[in-house]
Amino acid sequence: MRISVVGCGYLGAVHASAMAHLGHEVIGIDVDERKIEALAAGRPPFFEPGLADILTSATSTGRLRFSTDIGDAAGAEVHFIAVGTPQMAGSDAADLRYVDAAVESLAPHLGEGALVVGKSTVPVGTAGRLAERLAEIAPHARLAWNPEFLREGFAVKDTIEPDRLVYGVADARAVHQLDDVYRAAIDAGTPRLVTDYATAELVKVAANAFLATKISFINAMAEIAEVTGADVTQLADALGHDVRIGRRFLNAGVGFGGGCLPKDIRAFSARAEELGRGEAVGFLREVDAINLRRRQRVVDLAVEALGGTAYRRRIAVLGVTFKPDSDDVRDSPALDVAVQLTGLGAEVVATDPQGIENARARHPQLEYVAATAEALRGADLVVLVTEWQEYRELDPVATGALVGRRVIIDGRNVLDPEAWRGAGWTYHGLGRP
Ligand SMILES: NC(=O)C1=CN([C@@H]2O[C@H](COP(=O)(O)OP(=O)(O)OC[C@H]3O[C@@H](n4cnc5c(N)ncnc54)[C@H](O)[C@@H]3O)[C@@H](O)[C@H]2O)C=CC1
Ligand SMILES: O=C(O)[C@H]1O[C@H](OP(=O)(O)OP(=O)(O)OC[C@H]2O[C@@H](n3ccc(=O)[nH]c3=O)[C@H](O)[C@@H]2O)[C@H](O)[C@@H](O)[C@@H]1O
Repeated sequence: MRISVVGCGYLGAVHASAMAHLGHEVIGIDVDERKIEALAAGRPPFFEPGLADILTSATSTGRLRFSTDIGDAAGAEVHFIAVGTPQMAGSDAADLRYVDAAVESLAPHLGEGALVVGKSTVPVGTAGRLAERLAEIAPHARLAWNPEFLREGFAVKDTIEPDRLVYGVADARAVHQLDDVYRAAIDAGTPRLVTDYATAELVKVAANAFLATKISFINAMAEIAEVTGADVTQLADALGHDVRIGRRFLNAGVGFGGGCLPKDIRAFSARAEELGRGEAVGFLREVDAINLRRRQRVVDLAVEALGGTAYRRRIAVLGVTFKPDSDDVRDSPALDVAVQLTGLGAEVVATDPQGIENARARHPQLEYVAATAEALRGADLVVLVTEWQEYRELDPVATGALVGRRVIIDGRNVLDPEAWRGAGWTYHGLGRP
C-alpha cells in the first residue's frame, strides 16, 4: 500500500520506517529540511535503538522516501498525521496549529478514497472538528484517528509489534484500509478495537493519564516513606505481587518527563475544563504537582548533602535525558535538576550517553562532558537522575576513587545501597531510608 507520513519526528520517522520495513511504499514529509535531508540519506535525526537499521535498509530499496514537499504525498491511499501537539505557551492546552496546518496542506493532494489518519495525541473533539473541515476542503477523502502507544527507547518494536490497535472511525471502509496497513500485526493476533473518534482520542490520553498517575502514586508513597523510614522500593515490590496492581510503572524517583506524559495530562485537564468537567480529572493536577515536587526534592537533598549550600560545589549529574535509551530532553526531570542546581551556584558537570547535544541546545550555560569519569572527577556530590545501564553498573569502589567526596543521590533508586555504603559512600535514595 502507498502511505504518506506527515511529520517525521520521534513518532513519524519511526512510523514511516516501520511501515516501509513491513513492505509498504512510504513517503515521509516534514517541514524541517535538515531532518528530511538526514532521513533521506538513511541517517536517523535522533537516537532511537534499532531505527538506523530499518531506516537504512528501507531507504536503500527505494520503498521509503522523504520530502519537504507535501505535494509528494499525492498518490498515497493512507496519510498519517504525526506532527507535534506541544503544550501551548502560557497555557496547559495542546497547541493544535501543526495538526491543523498538516490537514490544510494535505487536502489539495488527497485522491479519491484517500484516508487521513491522525496519530498525533489530541484533545477529545479534535477529530470530529477535522472531519468536518475535510468534508469542506476534500469531500472525497475521509478521516480516522489511530492513536499511537509507542515508548521511546522501544519505538521500533512497539510499532512493529503493538500491544493493541485502536481505530477511531466514522465509516467501515476506513477499517479495511487500516487493516491493510497493519496486516502483519493483525495476522499475529494483535487486538484491534474499532471505536468512534471521541473514544479513540480518549483512549490515548486516558492511557497516558493512568501511567502518570501510577508513577505519581508511588512517588506520593515515597514522600510518606521519607518521613517514616519505610522503603518505597520494597513497598513497590510488595504491591506489585498483586496482579491487579502490577509492578511496572511503580518505580519511585525523580518522576516522569518527556514530550508526552507531562503535556498530555495538562492538556487533558484543560480540555476537561473546557467541557465543563474539570473536576472529573481534577486529580491530574495533583499528579502533576506530586511529580514536580520530586524534582525539587532531589535539589533539596543535594543542598542538604552538601552541608546547606550548593554554591561553588562541584556536582556530577549523571543523565540529562528524560529516560534511558533516548536522546530526548523534552521536560526532562534530569535536566531540570541540573539547571536548578546551576541556578544555586553549583559547578554542575552533566553527562549523558546520548542527550548532550539536545541538552546543550536548550541550556548552553551548563557544562557537559561526554565521559562519565570526567564528570565524576573531583565531584563533591554525584546525582544519578537518568538510569542508563552504564550508570546502573557503576562500581562504587572505582567511582569512589574518582570523586572528591563519596556522596551520591540515586534519583532513580537503581543502585544497591549496601554496596555503595560498603564502599564508603553516603547514599541517599528517594523514599528509601
Ligand atoms: N514521541 C513519542 O514517543 C510519541 C508521540 N506521540 C504523539 O505524536 C505527536 C508527535 O510527537 P513527536 O514525534 O514526539 O514530536 P516531534 O516534535 O519529534 O515531531 C513532530 C514533527 O512534525 C513536524 N511538523 C510540524 N508541522 C508540520 C507540518 N505542517 N507538516 C509537516 N511536518 C510538520 C516537525 O517539524 C517535527 O519534525 C505528538 O502529538 C505526540 O504526543 C504519541 C505517541 C508516542
Ligand atoms: O504518548 C507518548 O508519547 C508515550 O508516552 C509514554 O512513553 P515515553 O514518554 O516514551 O516513556 P515512558 O517509558 O512512559 O516514561 C515516561 C517517564 O516516566 C518515568 N517513569 C516511568 C516508569 C516508572 O516506574 N517511573 C518513572 O518515573 C520515566 O523515567 C520517564 O521520565 C507512554 O509509556 C507511551 O505508551 C506513550 O505512547
